[in-house]
Amino acid sequence: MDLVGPALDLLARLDDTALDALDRDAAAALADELRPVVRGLSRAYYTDGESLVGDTQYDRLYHALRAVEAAHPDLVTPDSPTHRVGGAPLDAFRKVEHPVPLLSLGNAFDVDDLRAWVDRVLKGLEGVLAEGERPTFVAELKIDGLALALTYRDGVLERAATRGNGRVGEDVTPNVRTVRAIPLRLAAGAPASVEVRGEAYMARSTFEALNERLVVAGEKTLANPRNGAVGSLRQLDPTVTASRGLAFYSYGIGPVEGDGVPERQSAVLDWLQSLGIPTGPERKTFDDVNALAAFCEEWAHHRDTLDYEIDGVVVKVDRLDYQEVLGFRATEPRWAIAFKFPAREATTRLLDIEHNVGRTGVIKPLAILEPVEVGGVTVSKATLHNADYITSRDIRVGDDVVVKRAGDVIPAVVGPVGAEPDRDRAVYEPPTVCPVCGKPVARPVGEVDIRHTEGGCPAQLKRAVEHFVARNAMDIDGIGSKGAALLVDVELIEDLPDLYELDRDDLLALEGFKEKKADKVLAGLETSKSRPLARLLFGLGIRHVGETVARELVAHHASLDELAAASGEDLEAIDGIGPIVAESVVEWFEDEANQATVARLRELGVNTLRQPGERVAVAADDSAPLAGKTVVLTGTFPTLTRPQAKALVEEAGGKVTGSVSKKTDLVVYGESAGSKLAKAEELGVARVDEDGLRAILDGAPIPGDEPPTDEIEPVENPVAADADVLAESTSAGAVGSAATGGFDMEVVRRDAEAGQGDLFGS
Ligand SMILES: NC(=O)c1ccc[n+]([C@@H]2O[C@H](COP(=O)([O-])OP(=O)(O)OC[C@H]3O[C@@H](n4cnc5c(N)ncnc54)[C@H](O)[C@@H]3O)[C@@H](O)[C@H]2O)c1
Repeated sequence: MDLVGPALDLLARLDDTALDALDRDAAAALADELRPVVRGLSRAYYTDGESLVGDTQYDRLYHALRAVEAAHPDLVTPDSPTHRVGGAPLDAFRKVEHPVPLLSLGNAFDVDDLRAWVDRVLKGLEGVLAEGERPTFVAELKIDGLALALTYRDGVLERAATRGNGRVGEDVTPNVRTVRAIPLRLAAGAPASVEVRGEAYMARSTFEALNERLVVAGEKTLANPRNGAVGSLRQLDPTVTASRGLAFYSYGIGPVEGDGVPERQSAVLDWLQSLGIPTGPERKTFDDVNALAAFCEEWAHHRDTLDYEIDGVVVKVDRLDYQEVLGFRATEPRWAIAFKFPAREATTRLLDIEHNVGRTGVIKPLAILEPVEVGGVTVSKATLHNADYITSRDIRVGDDVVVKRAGDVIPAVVGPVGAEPDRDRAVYEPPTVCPVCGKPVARPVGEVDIRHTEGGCPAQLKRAVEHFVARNAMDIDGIGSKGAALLVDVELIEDLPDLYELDRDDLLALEGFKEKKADKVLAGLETSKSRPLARLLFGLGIRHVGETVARELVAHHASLDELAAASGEDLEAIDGIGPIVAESVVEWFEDEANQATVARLRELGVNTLRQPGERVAVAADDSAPLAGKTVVLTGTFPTLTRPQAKALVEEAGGKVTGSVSKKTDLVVYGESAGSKLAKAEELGVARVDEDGLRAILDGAPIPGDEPPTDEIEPVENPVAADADVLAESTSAGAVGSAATGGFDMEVVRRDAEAGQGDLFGS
């Protein structure tokens, strides 16, 4: 039965449905529609580890059913999925009855839900709490894997079972014995018998490596680490489980025989740890609700810093006797709640595959999607990476696909949802000509991308201009992607140096250009002529020459001419420059058209020399711009992804940490920067936005670190042009300007360049 179609259809309709206002007949009809869909999605999720829709999408359907049932209790059926936990155990495994059921958790989707839960806890403990007593809560990360119950008798692992439907699970002992993280024997001091509960999961790095192996072997890849964990544990052959490198962490205990069990959840975890069982490292106790809420929100933003997937924070009442007082409702304890993060995957329809031309002539496939909300952002376009990616996942136009948007990473299509091997939709055919200019394109041997075999594509030129004027390159204000496209379309620009021959009349003739803007562009062009050489080199858009490589090349070559004269061997002698980069640079300078470009730029007054004092130090030595500095990143940056920003800081000798304290030297903020920026202000820590960071990388001092003015020698200050950028960007309230509305296009565009610059990990 197709579940995804009806699920997406229901989701679209739920938008307009006020659930509590439905009359009984409408409610009954809706419940009849929702029930099989929720049941089917839940079966796929628990039994096969397969998410046919995103968690948020599932939660909306589930909660709609719950709301309908709450409004009309007579509609509740005994088999309603709202009254069940997990999925039925598979017949392939021996069934295990859990002596004490493994339950589900209630959800809090925001801080208000969390506070409401805390209020319910306080109410439930009325008469138990002493006068003025605040209960302590322990917050633990909610790792996304699958629940296991491990029974140790006399300290020896006797049995391992999955949660199953909560009451009956599957015996997976032979498989679990192969998981190194799970001890076969507990340390001294173990009680006569204890049931250890926890989550088996697959680390992100293990998952990525496994998928790479599966691609090489021509096998189906796994959708996500959770899918990897479920699939690996429920193998009939334990040697397969053994090869999968699963991990485990415990979050609690079931029945115990014997003494020594502590009286608090936090102490139970310490105790388990002392017995040799791994427990979650990031847990913390709180008696202040604001601090608890801040912890939950903090992790929602930091989940990408971990090597495992978390989908929330579980908050529990710390004292076990209080837990007992609070007890359970239906399928969940009253003493715990899961603060859920927005899901990062959603299912939607792939409407079309378009192709984007990048500045180096790469043609990237781009998914056009039925708009869908993923983690609070509407995504209508997503990257499909390259032809191999599409083919290996057999993604076809018309499929229902999973879209992933993780942290700062570009939205990507993960693959088609469900197994539909017989579908008759057309198989993807990579283009043989450029979709913009019609010139031939081909895939060079040994490369994954399709690219232009000859230059002269207007789309490529637009991207080249856009890249050249970008703030991390020549930083020419007022042009941007729209301006670049206009200038190419009206044929004012056929090559980069043409930019410097634009006059006021040319610009005024362009749509949207008034005098003020034209003058700004002309002033920006003039200023850009004296940019540091590394920026020009990066701006030229040579394949594989990202910002870092450009700085390294300039560190060893004092001018573009010197660089042009360098052989591949000379270049490879530079630390960090490999044969691919060296060959790309040599090839670029050998090309006559490029030589003409360089010559013209020089004639037009653009600096092609390394400037005295130009900050080119790449190795994180003491002279690196951020050597020894502790930097905190917060918010969304206009052009950099979080990993890119981190890489830049680290290359400049800085260390990136997660929270702001007096020891922090610099906070780099973007849009929607929250409490960290406020804290930095409070502590008087230096703050800059992305432009400010770039200025520092170019050699400007960290605000507050400036030497007294009389110590600055003009010659030693090569980035005078950036000083105003820095001043502007550090003024109060100047926050990055990337609008969320433009998000999907903007990030996709960045991806089109991915793999061509060092920052993107090529
Ligand atoms: N995408 C889909 O199609 C689909 C289908 C079904 C369920 N789901 C998702 O699953 C959720 C419900 O599933 P559930 O009942 O398995 O999980 P839950 O969200 O109710 O949480 C309970 C589980 O959390 C895990 N857990 C991780 N860390 C923990 C900790 N520190 N303390 C206690 N438990 C911890 C345990 O495995 C436990 O069994 C839904 O909210 C939904 O998002 C998705």
